[in-house]
Amino acid sequence: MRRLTHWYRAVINNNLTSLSSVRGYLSRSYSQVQTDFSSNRVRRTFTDFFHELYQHIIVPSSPVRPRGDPSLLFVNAGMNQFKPIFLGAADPRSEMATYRRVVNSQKCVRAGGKHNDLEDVGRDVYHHTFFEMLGNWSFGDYFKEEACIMAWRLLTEEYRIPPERLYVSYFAGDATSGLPADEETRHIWLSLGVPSDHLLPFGMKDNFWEMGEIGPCGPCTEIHYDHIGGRNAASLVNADSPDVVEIWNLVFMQYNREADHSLRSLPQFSVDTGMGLERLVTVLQGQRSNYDTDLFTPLLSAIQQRSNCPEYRGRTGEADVGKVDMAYRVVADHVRTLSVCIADGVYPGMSGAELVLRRILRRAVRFSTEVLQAPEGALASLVPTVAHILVSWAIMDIINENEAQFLSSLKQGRRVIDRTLQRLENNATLFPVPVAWSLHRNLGFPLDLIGLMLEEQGLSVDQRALDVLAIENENLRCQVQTSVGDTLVHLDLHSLAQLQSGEVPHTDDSPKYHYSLAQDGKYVFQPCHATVQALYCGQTLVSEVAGGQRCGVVLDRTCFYAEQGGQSHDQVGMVFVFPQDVLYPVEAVQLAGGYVVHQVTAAEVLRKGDQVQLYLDEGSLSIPQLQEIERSIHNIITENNAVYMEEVPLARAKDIPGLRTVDEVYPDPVRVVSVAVPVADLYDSQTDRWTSVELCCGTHLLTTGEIGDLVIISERQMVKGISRIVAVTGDDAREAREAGQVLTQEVESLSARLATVASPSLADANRLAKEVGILTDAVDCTAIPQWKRRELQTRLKGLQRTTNTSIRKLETKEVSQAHNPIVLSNGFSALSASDWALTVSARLGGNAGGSATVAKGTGSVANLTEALRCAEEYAQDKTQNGC
Ligand SMILES: Nc1ncnc2c1ncn2[C@@H]1O[C@H](COP(=O)(O)OP(=O)(O)OP(=O)(O)O)[C@@H](O)[C@H]1O
Repeated sequence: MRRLTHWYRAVINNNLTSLSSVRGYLSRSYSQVQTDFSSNRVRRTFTDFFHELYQHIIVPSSPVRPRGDPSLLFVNAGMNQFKPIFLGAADPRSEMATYRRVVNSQKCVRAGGKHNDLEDVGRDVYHHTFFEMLGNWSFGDYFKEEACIMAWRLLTEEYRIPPERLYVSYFAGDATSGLPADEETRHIWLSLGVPSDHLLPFGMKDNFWEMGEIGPCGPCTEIHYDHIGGRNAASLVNADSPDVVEIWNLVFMQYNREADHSLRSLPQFSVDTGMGLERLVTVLQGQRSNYDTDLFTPLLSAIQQRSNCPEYRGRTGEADVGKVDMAYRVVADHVRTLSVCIADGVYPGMSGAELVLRRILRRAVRFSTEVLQAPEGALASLVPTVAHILVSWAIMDIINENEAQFLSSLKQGRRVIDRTLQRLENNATLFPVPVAWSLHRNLGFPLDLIGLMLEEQGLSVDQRALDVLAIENENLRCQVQTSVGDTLVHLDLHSLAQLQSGEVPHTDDSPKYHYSLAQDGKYVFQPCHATVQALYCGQTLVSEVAGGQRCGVVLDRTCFYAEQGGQSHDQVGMVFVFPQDVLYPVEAVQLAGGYVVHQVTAAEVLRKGDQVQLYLDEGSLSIPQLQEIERSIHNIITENNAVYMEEVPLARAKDIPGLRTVDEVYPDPVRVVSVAVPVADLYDSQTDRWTSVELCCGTHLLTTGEIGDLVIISERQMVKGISRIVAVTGDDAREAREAGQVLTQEVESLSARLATVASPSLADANRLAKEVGILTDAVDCTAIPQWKRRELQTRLKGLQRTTNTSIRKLETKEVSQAHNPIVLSNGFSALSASDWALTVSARLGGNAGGSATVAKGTGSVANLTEALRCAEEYAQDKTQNGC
């Protein structure tokens, strides 16, 4: 992917050069920069520096959609993909487990969750929702001294940044946590020549990095750059000044934050650094704003050509009258984020990362059409400029479709705002909260966008009241969504080290492939016998767990598929059974450091050494049963029955036949709630009654018709024969139905595509498998009718198996071809694709890699004819002279 990124950036930059000459847009200093530090060269210099001088392995950027990390909406730092290493959870069979020194440029999105810079985007000139983070890592290899030396050498010698413009912060210590100041780092910087008045101590907030509530952490040291120079700017460090900006953060992981909040020394120390490419390019191209570098100027120019407003002038704050320049920045930033996210499989949608992307799209549409006066379609038309080689009509279609959907809401909302404004007093400064909330809730306006639109009119809205409404709304959502991710049992690195030192063998998960296709088209899975090797509560190894306790179970072998390789873990219906037939429904299956962890809530005491049998259970509610439940509830809604409520003496209430009670002390008199049948009629056991009657002091609807609609969105077997279902009603039910339809269409179009690719290449098969994985995630996580989810999951599982099988076959074929080179008709061996690509790319100043049969290369395509000629020459030479 990184190669692809280089390649498309190379193409973009070539286009820019021609654009600049035709339109005379770019200034002289830019062409000067092209020969000095183009963004491409800056990125390349970084990776080459660590790779060539310090033997770091170059690792490609991971996609912005995090896999297997429910704590993240988007990848927001270079370290995300290496988290398993920091947690000691890397699969020992994986390449990752061998990493000691690594360098990369990671695509990051900070627009939601813990890291959210959305508010700053457009207002300032150095925060983006999407940016690239350059980073180098040491996993138990070098530490503070080497990391500082490398960073200083790169900045001052390779990039030739004047040292006097740099300021360095270090950890000042924290008495409450019992942490001393990081004097070691201070001395290292002094020895490198950083003057003491450029070395600044800061506390926990700025200079102590933590992965989360628990996990690896440690002091950090940050490098800041003064854009002005010729002064001492120490007081502006960490002061939100656009003139003195943090460029690089070096984190030294030496502690682990334990569950009791104490700090424990890590078994091995690591280094994790991150430097924003956009900010570095700004420094190196002698600019003050990221938007004035070659990463943005062509995009701003493209925006101007499509809009009806003066060119971008880089103004901020009060000087930016009409917020035109801010709109330019927002649109440029957001279209980059949209393009990258969509290319990585995050589409605008209704929850989680998808919802964030939808919000970003809507902000961009609003600024593009209302402030920049650009026509409909302008936004998507910028995509080719963002990433020429990734031009995808699919991306443009999605943006266009979302834009069309939102434009009518935008117009409607604009009318609502205008009408409300007319009704407000002349000197009013507050916009009514209910109207703002209805814009958000009913027309899909992001709350921050409403704030911005009102700000332009000199008004504001009670943000706290809106936040309260949003939280209430979110809580409601959460209640109906079973969030497995929040409750997972994670193996931390201490637990893993403990397992390894206790010589518990890694889980044999080969039985996961023991399945066959029966004649009725259903998959048949073989049951698997296993022994409990280890048990976890939270992160603590225990020898037994009591009934009702949630725990992690490590077995010697398993037939359950753990989340990996683009496929999510097997879903509900996986069950452990004791010989005594006690069921342990498995809620999630995860892979950590070669161990498969089954998350279960123990039905009875479970002990290390217990024998269990595992099988994929088909015993939950069937799809027709789920549909039947929904149908009978719809009938009740349609009948619009009255709901009767009456207080009656407790003893009398107990005479009601079929009354539902729970194990609770009820007051006397007690409140009886009955649907459709008046309370007085309930005592008659002859009444043919089938509706609900219960003791309840809660508030209720007065008629069943007010429910409007109902969709069951999840269902879980609690014990054999009893399932718990969760449903949504009203508008949420309608949305769930719509989301179900959209996902069905996507699954259908994907299976149609799979069916049409007769003999896919390995790359095709991998891509399709990835798409199946992404779609599976969406089907698992989106609120849709549960029966539909089950249908789609079954179809996707079939698709996943098809793609996995073809990948396995193609890989085997590739390996055998690599060992038995094809013999050409002239008697010579076939060319190695990777050698061929390397030769051509080297001539074009790029790099290449791949296998004997498939390879990809990068390079500057200044002269495509020359590139083709070089490729042909090589081939001719090889076939004429033999390989
Ligand atoms: N939103 C962003 N846009 C562009 N670059 C960023 C952004 N956030 C961080 N960076 C870059 O990534 C580097 C490492 O990230 P880190 O999390 O340490 O930044 P940060 O402390 O959040 O930065 P800031 O305080 O300036 O927002 C920063 O030094 C900066 O160069």
